[in-house]
Amino acid sequence: MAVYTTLSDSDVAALMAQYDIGNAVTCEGIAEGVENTNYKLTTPQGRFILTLFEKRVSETDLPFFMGVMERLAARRFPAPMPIAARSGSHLVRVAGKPAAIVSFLDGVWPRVWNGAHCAAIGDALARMHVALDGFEQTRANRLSIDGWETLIKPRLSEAEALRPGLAAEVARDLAEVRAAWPSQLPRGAIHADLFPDNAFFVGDQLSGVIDFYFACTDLLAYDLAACLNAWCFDGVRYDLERGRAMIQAYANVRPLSAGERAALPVLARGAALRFFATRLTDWSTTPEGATVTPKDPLEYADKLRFHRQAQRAADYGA
Ligand SMILES: Nc1ncnc2c1ncn2[C@@H]1O[C@H](COP(=O)(O)OP(=O)(O)O)[C@@H](O)[C@H]1O
Ligand SMILES: N[C@@H](CCOP(=O)(O)O)C(=O)O
Repeated sequence: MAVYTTLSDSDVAALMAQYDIGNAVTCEGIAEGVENTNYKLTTPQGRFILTLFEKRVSETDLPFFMGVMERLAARRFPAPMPIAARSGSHLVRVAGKPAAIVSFLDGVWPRVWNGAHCAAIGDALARMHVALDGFEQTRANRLSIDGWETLIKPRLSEAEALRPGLAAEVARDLAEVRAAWPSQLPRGAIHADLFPDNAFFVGDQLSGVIDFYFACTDLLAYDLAACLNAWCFDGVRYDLERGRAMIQAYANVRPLSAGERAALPVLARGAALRFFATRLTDWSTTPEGATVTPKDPLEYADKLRFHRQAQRAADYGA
């Protein structure tokens, strides 16, 4: 459960007084999610999501996240629309935390998924990149190579305790990925965390993409590589059909250059390191009995095993 901050009735009343969307009829904590506190808010004007920013989110980055969502919603991409407070700002404070209210998106995230979902994600990711083309704000990706190293290196002994031999394998991954990391590929604003629990579907149609709180400026093909990791494995096995469906749907909207295709193996290995890094950190720092369940770092250790032996873009379905 991810409700790190409990709001009193007076907190909610003080919050709503800053907006023009009516009083709160209900304000219920949402169990899902791991990073921030989320409440489902109902007012006479409809349903909204109230997010209180916790943990890894830096307050100075919030205008970038709001700008990305605003731009996408304005371009009819199904992202949450930030709601402006009476002050004109999309950001307020509640219970001492920075907070925002965004529009509520219909749909549910798929608990099981297939090639059709992967194609829908490839298509949506490319449309998102196109809609964000020329977006003027930037935010460096703090969870790129230097960030993974900072998180993983002090925790190699914990990795070794999880699986003997893992410390040496991951140290080699870090070195090899750094040496081969491409720098000349197309860049722009990316989502950087488009996992199944951040994609809503109604039936087999994608109805919404949420959780832009890792969004940053980085290689567009890296965003695709993160999605290949998140959506295209069936357990420890990479599912070539799903990979092919996702990459083809992406390229139908935004064609991939030869350089982007060739870089997919190292980008996918790097993306796996990125999620291994935060999971390993959360695994060792989440207190026993906490209300949030940390995600398993070994799932990403298994994915790294695939990436180590993959040689070519064709191994990913490109
Ligand atoms: N705009 C939205 N519309 C509908 N539900 C949302 C929206 N944003 C978040 N949620 C709900 O809150 C949950 C957690 O959101 P998420 O952004 O993934 O949290 P966290 O950043 O803490 O991981 C989602 O699984 C979903 O149920
Ligand atoms: N997608 C990440 C964890 C981030 O959680 P989210 O709830 O903010 O999507 C992972 O799976 O490690």
